[in-house]
Amino acid sequence: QGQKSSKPKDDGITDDHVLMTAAETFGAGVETTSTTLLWILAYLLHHPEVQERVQKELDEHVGSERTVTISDRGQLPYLNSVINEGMRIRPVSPVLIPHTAMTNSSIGGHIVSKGTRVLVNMWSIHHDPDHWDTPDLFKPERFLDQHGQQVTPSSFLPFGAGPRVCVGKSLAILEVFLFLSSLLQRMSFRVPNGAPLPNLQGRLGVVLQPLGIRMDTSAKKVVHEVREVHVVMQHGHRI
Ligand code: HEM
Repeated sequence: QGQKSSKPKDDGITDDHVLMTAAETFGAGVETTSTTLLWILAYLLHHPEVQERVQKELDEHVGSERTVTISDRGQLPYLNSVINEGMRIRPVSPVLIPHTAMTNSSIGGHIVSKGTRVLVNMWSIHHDPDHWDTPDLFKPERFLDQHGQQVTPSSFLPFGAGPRVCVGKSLAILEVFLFLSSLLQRMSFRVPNGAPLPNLQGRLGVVLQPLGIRMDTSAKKVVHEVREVHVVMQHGHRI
């Protein structure tokens, strides 16, 4: 901080660089990952049959005696497809970080001169009917081939692409996988009696967030007692 921080050390890196890099990592890494999870849970409340199929896959390949690990990912194609479909249908960054053309270039026949500010519309890429069948429907199986193996269409770009692709991509994929699989291994989620299904329209702030989710969770494997947890999520705040 202060005067000392702006003085470069031998390698040219100042304390400000270190501070801002740490702050950016948290800023870009926390809200994105947690909101992605919220969207997936919102869609699972709308599609209990999808939740059951994920739990069946987890039961078959992991069971309930041990925790899910990263090495289980390859055995859980349907779960991975649910994550992908959640990120496709509700990308937390529907418009990517602004970029600037470094050279004179063109996109789809349109001239883009050096210095032009370019905004990539990820929402439209993820909802383009030329690339996605019924793009407004939540269909995890679109990420599976006829043998149940995972496929990744080229127009699926939740982390952007190219030199400025999300630097946290690999970490984020593992985080969402571990959180979602661990939750669904132990718990089921449903809308509380009489409560409405979550609104799927969302609100665009720093990221695209669900408007509010009311859900009940219950232990999936009931051994001695049913422990119910009532969770209300409003505008990203968990109560
Ligand atoms: C599901 C979670 C996440 C999603 C959907 C996501 C998505 C994105 C997107 C779309 C971009 C912009 C790419 C572009 O403009 O071309 C981006 C950039 C970035 N992300 Fe993520 N991100 C996630 C998690 C994370 C995590 C966990 C971290 C760090 C630990 C992180 C750090 C960053 C940084 C630093 C940038 C700027 C990269 C640059 O401009 O070179 N993100 N992310």
